[in-house]
Amino acid sequence: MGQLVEGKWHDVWYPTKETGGRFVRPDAPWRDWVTADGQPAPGRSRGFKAEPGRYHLYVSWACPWAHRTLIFRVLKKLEEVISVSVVHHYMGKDGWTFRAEDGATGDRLYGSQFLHQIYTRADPSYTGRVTVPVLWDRQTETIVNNESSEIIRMLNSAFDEWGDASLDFYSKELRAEIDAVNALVYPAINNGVYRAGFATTQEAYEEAFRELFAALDTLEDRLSRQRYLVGDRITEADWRLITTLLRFDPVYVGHFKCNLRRIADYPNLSNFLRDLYQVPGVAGTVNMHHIKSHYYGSHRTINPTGIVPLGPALDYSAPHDRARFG
Ligand SMILES: N[C@@H](CCC(=O)N[C@@H](CS)C(=O)NCC(=O)O)C(=O)O
Repeated sequence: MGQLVEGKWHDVWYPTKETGGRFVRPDAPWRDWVTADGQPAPGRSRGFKAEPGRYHLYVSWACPWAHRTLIFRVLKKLEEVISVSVVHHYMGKDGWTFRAEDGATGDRLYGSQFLHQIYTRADPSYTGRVTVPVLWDRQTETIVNNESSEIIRMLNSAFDEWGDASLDFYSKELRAEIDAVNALVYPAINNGVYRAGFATTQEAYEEAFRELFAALDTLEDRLSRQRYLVGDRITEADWRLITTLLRFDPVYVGHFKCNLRRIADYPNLSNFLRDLYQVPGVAGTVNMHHIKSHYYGSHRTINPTGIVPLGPALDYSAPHDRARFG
Protein backbone atom coordinates (compact mmCIF):
# COMPACT_ATOMS: atom_id res chain seq x y z
CA MET A 1 0.00 0.00 0.00
CA GLY A 2 1.30 3.44 -0.76
CA GLN A 3 1.08 6.32 -3.17
CA LEU A 4 3.05 8.50 -5.55
CA VAL A 5 4.19 11.98 -4.55
CA GLU A 6 5.56 13.97 -7.49
CA GLY A 7 6.35 10.75 -9.27
CA LYS A 8 8.13 9.09 -6.29
CA TRP A 9 6.65 6.05 -4.56
CA HIS A 10 5.96 6.30 -0.80
CA ASP A 11 4.85 3.37 1.33
CA VAL A 12 1.99 4.77 3.43
CA TRP A 13 -1.37 3.37 4.69
CA TYR A 14 -4.69 5.22 4.22
CA PRO A 15 -4.87 8.41 6.29
CA THR A 16 -7.87 8.44 8.66
CA LYS A 17 -6.59 10.78 11.40
CA GLU A 18 -8.10 14.00 10.03
CA THR A 19 -11.49 12.37 9.38
CA GLY A 20 -12.31 10.94 12.82
CA GLY A 21 -11.19 7.44 11.87
CA ARG A 22 -13.26 7.45 8.70
CA PHE A 23 -11.92 6.03 5.45
CA VAL A 24 -12.58 8.57 2.70
CA ARG A 25 -11.97 7.27 -0.82
CA PRO A 26 -10.31 9.94 -2.96
CA ASP A 27 -11.84 10.68 -6.37
CA ALA A 28 -10.05 9.03 -9.27
CA PRO A 29 -8.09 11.73 -11.13
CA TRP A 30 -7.98 10.43 -14.74
CA ARG A 31 -11.37 11.11 -16.24
CA ASP A 32 -11.21 11.26 -20.02
CA TRP A 33 -13.56 9.23 -22.21
CA VAL A 34 -13.26 6.91 -25.15
CA THR A 35 -16.08 7.75 -27.55
CA ALA A 36 -17.21 6.23 -30.84
CA ASP A 37 -16.35 9.41 -32.77
CA GLY A 38 -13.27 10.43 -30.77
CA GLN A 39 -14.77 13.72 -29.64
CA PRO A 40 -13.85 14.69 -26.07
CA ALA A 41 -16.62 14.15 -23.52
CA PRO A 42 -18.42 17.35 -22.40
CA GLY A 43 -16.07 19.49 -20.34
CA ARG A 44 -12.95 17.51 -21.32
CA SER A 45 -10.22 18.58 -23.71
CA ARG A 46 -8.66 15.25 -24.71
CA GLY A 47 -10.60 12.99 -27.08
CA PHE A 48 -10.02 9.23 -27.53
CA LYS A 49 -11.56 7.35 -30.43
CA ALA A 50 -12.82 3.81 -29.94
CA GLU A 51 -10.72 1.44 -32.06
CA PRO A 52 -10.06 -2.28 -31.74
CA GLY A 53 -6.63 -3.14 -30.32
CA ARG A 54 -5.91 0.39 -29.14
CA TYR A 55 -6.91 0.19 -25.47
CA HIS A 56 -5.68 -1.93 -22.59
CA LEU A 57 -7.09 -2.60 -19.14
CA TYR A 58 -4.90 -2.99 -16.07
CA VAL A 59 -6.90 -4.91 -13.49
CA SER A 60 -6.77 -7.07 -10.40
CA TRP A 61 -8.93 -10.19 -10.13
CA ALA A 62 -9.32 -9.30 -6.46
CA CYS A 63 -10.65 -5.78 -6.80
CA PRO A 64 -14.43 -5.24 -6.93
CA TRP A 65 -14.03 -2.02 -8.96
CA ALA A 66 -11.79 -3.64 -11.56
CA HIS A 67 -14.10 -6.65 -11.57
CA ARG A 68 -16.91 -4.50 -13.01
CA THR A 69 -14.80 -3.72 -16.06
CA LEU A 70 -13.94 -7.41 -16.58
CA ILE A 71 -17.63 -8.33 -16.48
CA PHE A 72 -18.51 -5.64 -19.06
CA ARG A 73 -15.61 -6.66 -21.30
CA VAL A 74 -16.80 -10.26 -21.37
CA LEU A 75 -20.54 -9.60 -21.68
CA LYS A 76 -20.07 -6.99 -24.41
CA LYS A 77 -17.81 -9.45 -26.26
CA LEU A 78 -14.82 -7.15 -26.22
CA GLU A 79 -12.16 -9.70 -25.34
CA GLU A 80 -10.54 -9.40 -28.77
CA VAL A 81 -10.97 -5.61 -28.81
CA ILE A 82 -9.53 -4.59 -25.43
CA SER A 83 -6.53 -6.44 -23.99
CA VAL A 84 -5.83 -6.96 -20.29
CA SER A 85 -2.95 -7.23 -17.81
CA VAL A 86 -3.67 -8.70 -14.38
CA VAL A 87 -1.61 -7.62 -11.36
CA HIS A 88 -0.51 -10.02 -8.62
CA HIS A 89 -2.99 -10.42 -5.76
CA TYR A 90 -0.52 -9.32 -3.09
CA MET A 91 -0.43 -5.56 -2.61
CA GLY A 92 2.40 -4.82 -0.18
CA LYS A 93 4.89 -1.99 0.27
CA ASP A 94 5.29 -1.53 -3.50
CA GLY A 95 1.55 -1.37 -4.12
CA TRP A 96 0.21 -3.50 -6.99
CA THR A 97 2.97 -5.44 -8.71
CA PHE A 98 3.37 -7.31 -11.98
CA ARG A 99 4.88 -10.43 -10.39
CA ALA A 100 3.77 -12.85 -13.07
CA GLU A 101 2.86 -15.77 -10.81
CA ASP A 102 -0.21 -17.49 -9.49
CA GLY A 103 -2.61 -16.29 -12.18
CA ALA A 104 -1.16 -12.80 -12.67
CA THR A 105 -0.09 -11.98 -16.23
CA GLY A 106 2.68 -9.44 -15.75
CA ASP A 107 2.59 -6.13 -17.63
CA ARG A 108 1.80 -7.21 -21.17
CA LEU A 109 2.62 -3.84 -22.69
CA TYR A 110 5.88 -2.70 -21.13
CA GLY A 111 7.06 -5.48 -18.83
CA SER A 112 7.00 -3.08 -15.86
CA GLN A 113 7.58 -4.33 -12.33
CA PHE A 114 5.02 -2.16 -10.56
CA LEU A 115 1.69 -0.57 -11.44
CA HIS A 116 2.97 2.81 -10.25
CA GLN A 117 5.35 2.75 -13.23
CA ILE A 118 2.31 2.85 -15.51
CA TYR A 119 1.09 5.95 -13.71
CA THR A 120 4.47 7.70 -13.98
CA ARG A 121 4.70 6.70 -17.64
CA ALA A 122 1.51 8.71 -18.14
CA ASP A 123 2.61 11.55 -15.85
CA PRO A 124 6.19 11.55 -14.48
CA SER A 125 5.24 13.97 -11.69
CA TYR A 126 1.93 12.35 -10.70
CA THR A 127 0.80 12.69 -7.10
CA GLY A 128 -1.95 10.39 -5.87
CA ARG A 129 -3.04 6.83 -5.34
CA VAL A 130 -2.21 4.08 -7.76
CA THR A 131 -5.37 2.09 -8.26
CA VAL A 132 -6.93 -0.48 -10.55
CA PRO A 133 -8.71 -0.49 -12.92
CA VAL A 134 -6.78 1.63 -15.41
CA LEU A 135 -7.91 2.14 -19.00
CA TRP A 136 -4.73 2.71 -21.00
CA ASP A 137 -4.33 4.10 -24.53
CA ARG A 138 -1.48 2.37 -26.38
CA GLN A 139 -1.45 5.01 -29.11
CA THR A 140 -0.76 8.10 -27.00
CA GLU A 141 0.69 6.04 -24.11
CA THR A 142 -1.42 7.51 -21.41
CA ILE A 143 -4.13 6.74 -18.90
CA VAL A 144 -7.54 7.59 -20.29
CA ASN A 145 -9.51 6.87 -17.15
CA ASN A 146 -9.12 5.13 -13.78
CA GLU A 147 -12.68 5.34 -12.48
CA SER A 148 -14.50 2.03 -12.93
CA SER A 149 -18.01 3.51 -13.03
CA GLU A 150 -17.00 5.54 -16.09
CA ILE A 151 -14.97 2.78 -17.76
CA ILE A 152 -18.00 0.47 -17.71
CA ARG A 153 -20.12 3.16 -19.35
CA MET A 154 -17.56 3.38 -22.17
CA LEU A 155 -17.48 -0.40 -22.57
CA ASN A 156 -21.27 -0.42 -22.59
CA SER A 157 -21.53 1.60 -25.79
CA ALA A 158 -18.39 3.19 -27.29
CA PHE A 159 -17.09 -0.07 -28.82
CA ASP A 160 -20.42 -1.28 -30.20
CA GLU A 161 -19.04 -1.42 -33.73
CA TRP A 162 -16.97 -4.46 -32.65
CA GLY A 163 -18.76 -5.73 -29.54
CA ASP A 164 -22.28 -6.92 -28.84
CA ALA A 165 -24.41 -3.85 -29.62
CA SER A 166 -27.61 -5.68 -28.67
CA LEU A 167 -26.77 -5.44 -24.97
CA ASP A 168 -27.30 -2.09 -23.28
CA PHE A 169 -26.91 -2.02 -19.51
CA TYR A 170 -27.56 1.74 -19.28
CA SER A 171 -30.47 2.28 -21.61
CA LYS A 172 -31.90 5.77 -21.83
CA GLU A 173 -35.34 5.04 -20.40
CA LEU A 174 -33.88 3.38 -17.29
CA ARG A 175 -31.09 5.85 -16.52
CA ALA A 176 -32.87 7.80 -13.80
CA GLU A 177 -33.71 4.63 -11.89
CA ILE A 178 -30.28 3.08 -12.40
CA ASP A 179 -28.67 6.28 -11.10
CA ALA A 180 -30.99 6.27 -8.08
CA VAL A 181 -30.07 2.67 -7.18
CA ASN A 182 -26.36 3.42 -7.66
CA ALA A 183 -26.69 6.41 -5.34
CA LEU A 184 -27.70 4.02 -2.55
CA VAL A 185 -25.42 1.10 -3.44
CA TYR A 186 -22.14 2.99 -3.92
CA PRO A 187 -21.79 4.80 -0.58
CA ALA A 188 -23.56 2.30 1.65
CA ILE A 189 -22.53 -1.03 0.11
CA ASN A 190 -19.71 -0.92 -2.50
CA ASN A 191 -17.75 1.63 -0.52
CA GLY A 192 -19.60 0.86 2.73
CA VAL A 193 -17.75 -2.40 3.30
CA TYR A 194 -14.44 -0.51 2.95
CA ARG A 195 -15.67 2.25 5.26
CA ALA A 196 -16.40 -0.42 7.88
CA GLY A 197 -13.20 -2.38 7.27
CA PHE A 198 -10.77 0.54 7.08
CA ALA A 199 -12.33 2.54 9.94
CA THR A 200 -9.90 3.27 12.74
CA THR A 201 -12.42 4.36 15.38
CA GLN A 202 -15.37 2.46 16.82
CA GLU A 203 -17.71 5.28 15.88
CA ALA A 204 -16.66 5.37 12.23
CA TYR A 205 -16.99 1.58 11.98
CA GLU A 206 -20.46 1.54 13.53
CA GLU A 207 -21.68 4.34 11.28
CA ALA A 208 -20.63 2.43 8.15
CA PHE A 209 -21.88 -0.90 9.52
CA ARG A 210 -25.39 0.41 10.25
CA GLU A 211 -25.67 2.13 6.88
CA LEU A 212 -24.48 -1.02 5.11
CA PHE A 213 -27.03 -3.37 6.65
CA ALA A 214 -29.87 -0.86 6.33
CA ALA A 215 -29.09 -0.66 2.60
CA LEU A 216 -28.89 -4.46 2.24
CA ASP A 217 -32.29 -4.74 3.97
CA THR A 218 -33.72 -2.21 1.50
CA LEU A 219 -32.40 -4.19 -1.46
CA GLU A 220 -33.61 -7.48 0.01
CA ASP A 221 -37.09 -6.01 0.09
CA ARG A 222 -36.80 -4.62 -3.44
CA LEU A 223 -35.64 -7.99 -4.75
CA SER A 224 -38.61 -9.74 -3.15
CA ARG A 225 -40.77 -7.96 -5.74
CA GLN A 226 -38.69 -8.01 -8.93
CA ARG A 227 -35.97 -10.11 -10.48
CA TYR A 228 -33.33 -7.37 -10.88
CA LEU A 229 -32.61 -4.06 -9.15
CA VAL A 230 -34.30 -2.08 -11.92
CA GLY A 231 -37.23 -4.28 -12.93
CA ASP A 232 -37.07 -7.25 -15.27
CA ARG A 233 -33.88 -6.44 -17.17
CA ILE A 234 -30.28 -6.72 -16.02
CA THR A 235 -28.71 -3.27 -15.84
CA GLU A 236 -25.47 -1.64 -14.81
CA ALA A 237 -26.90 -1.33 -11.28
CA ASP A 238 -26.91 -5.12 -10.91
CA TRP A 239 -23.33 -5.51 -12.11
CA ARG A 240 -22.16 -2.75 -9.79
CA LEU A 241 -23.73 -4.49 -6.81
CA ILE A 242 -22.72 -8.02 -7.66
CA THR A 243 -18.96 -7.57 -7.37
CA THR A 244 -19.43 -6.57 -3.72
CA LEU A 245 -21.92 -9.37 -2.99
CA LEU A 246 -19.53 -11.99 -4.41
CA ARG A 247 -16.86 -10.92 -1.90
CA PHE A 248 -19.21 -10.43 1.03
CA ASP A 249 -19.41 -13.85 2.71
CA PRO A 250 -15.85 -14.98 1.93
CA VAL A 251 -14.13 -11.69 2.85
CA TYR A 252 -16.16 -8.75 4.15
CA VAL A 253 -18.02 -10.66 6.90
CA GLY A 254 -14.76 -11.65 8.60
CA HIS A 255 -12.00 -9.37 7.35
CA PHE A 256 -14.03 -6.12 7.32
CA LYS A 257 -16.23 -7.09 10.33
CA CYS A 258 -19.45 -6.78 8.30
CA ASN A 259 -20.98 -9.58 10.31
CA LEU A 260 -24.56 -8.71 11.26
CA ARG A 261 -25.76 -11.05 8.53
CA ARG A 262 -24.19 -12.94 5.64
CA ILE A 263 -25.57 -12.66 2.10
CA ALA A 264 -26.46 -16.34 2.54
CA ASP A 265 -28.91 -15.24 5.27
CA TYR A 266 -30.86 -13.03 2.84
CA PRO A 267 -33.07 -15.27 0.67
CA ASN A 268 -33.56 -12.76 -2.14
CA LEU A 269 -30.05 -11.30 -2.25
CA SER A 270 -28.43 -14.74 -2.18
CA ASN A 271 -30.63 -16.08 -4.98
CA PHE A 272 -30.09 -12.87 -6.97
CA LEU A 273 -26.34 -13.29 -6.53
CA ARG A 274 -26.44 -16.84 -7.91
CA ASP A 275 -28.71 -15.72 -10.77
CA LEU A 276 -26.19 -13.11 -11.94
CA TYR A 277 -23.18 -15.34 -11.30
CA GLN A 278 -24.75 -17.88 -13.65
CA VAL A 279 -25.09 -15.44 -16.56
CA PRO A 280 -22.79 -17.00 -19.20
CA GLY A 281 -19.31 -15.47 -18.98
CA VAL A 282 -19.54 -14.09 -15.47
CA ALA A 283 -18.21 -17.08 -13.52
CA GLY A 284 -15.00 -16.87 -15.54
CA THR A 285 -14.36 -13.38 -14.15
CA VAL A 286 -14.53 -14.54 -10.51
CA ASN A 287 -11.19 -15.61 -9.10
CA MET A 288 -11.83 -16.51 -5.45
CA HIS A 289 -8.19 -17.39 -4.84
CA HIS A 290 -7.07 -13.88 -5.81
CA ILE A 291 -9.95 -12.31 -3.89
CA LYS A 292 -9.24 -14.04 -0.58
CA SER A 293 -5.46 -13.93 -0.87
CA HIS A 294 -5.49 -10.23 -1.68
CA TYR A 295 -7.57 -8.95 1.20
CA TYR A 296 -6.37 -11.28 3.95
CA GLY A 297 -2.78 -11.31 2.73
CA SER A 298 -2.27 -7.64 1.89
CA HIS A 299 -4.02 -5.71 4.65
CA ARG A 300 -1.56 -6.44 7.46
CA THR A 301 -2.83 -3.59 9.63
CA ILE A 302 -6.14 -5.52 9.78
CA ASN A 303 -4.83 -9.10 9.59
CA PRO A 304 -1.21 -9.08 10.82
CA THR A 305 -0.52 -12.79 10.30
CA GLY A 306 -1.69 -12.72 6.69
CA ILE A 307 -3.44 -16.04 7.23
CA VAL A 308 -6.11 -16.66 4.61
CA PRO A 309 -9.13 -18.52 6.02
CA LEU A 310 -10.09 -21.71 4.22
CA GLY A 311 -13.85 -21.21 4.53
CA PRO A 312 -16.62 -20.55 4.05
CA ALA A 313 -17.94 -23.23 1.70
CA LEU A 314 -19.57 -21.39 -1.21
CA ASP A 315 -21.46 -22.58 -4.23
CA TYR A 316 -22.59 -19.73 -6.44
CA SER A 317 -23.48 -22.21 -9.15
CA ALA A 318 -26.19 -23.86 -7.04
CA PRO A 319 -29.76 -23.45 -8.36
CA HIS A 320 -31.61 -20.18 -7.70
CA ASP A 321 -35.30 -19.31 -7.55
CA ARG A 322 -35.28 -16.03 -9.51
CA ALA A 323 -37.01 -17.43 -12.60
CA ARG A 324 -40.18 -17.18 -10.51
CA PHE A 325 -40.37 -13.56 -11.73
CA GLY A 326 -40.31 -14.72 -15.36
N1 LIG B 1 -12.85 4.87 -7.71
C1 LIG B 1 -12.02 3.83 -8.13
C2 LIG B 1 -11.50 3.03 -6.96
C3 LIG B 1 -10.49 2.00 -7.37
C4 LIG B 1 -9.74 1.42 -6.16
O1 LIG B 1 -9.71 2.00 -5.08
N2 LIG B 1 -9.10 0.23 -6.35
C5 LIG B 1 -8.36 -0.38 -5.28
C6 LIG B 1 -8.36 -1.89 -5.38
S1 LIG B 1 -9.87 -2.62 -4.89
C7 LIG B 1 -6.91 0.02 -5.36
O2 LIG B 1 -6.30 -0.11 -6.40
N3 LIG B 1 -6.35 0.47 -4.23
C8 LIG B 1 -4.98 0.83 -4.12
C9 LIG B 1 -4.80 2.06 -3.28
O3 LIG B 1 -5.79 2.68 -2.89
O4 LIG B 1 -3.65 2.39 -3.01
C10 LIG B 1 -12.78 2.98 -9.12
O5 LIG B 1 -13.95 2.62 -8.87
O6 LIG B 1 -12.22 2.68 -10.16
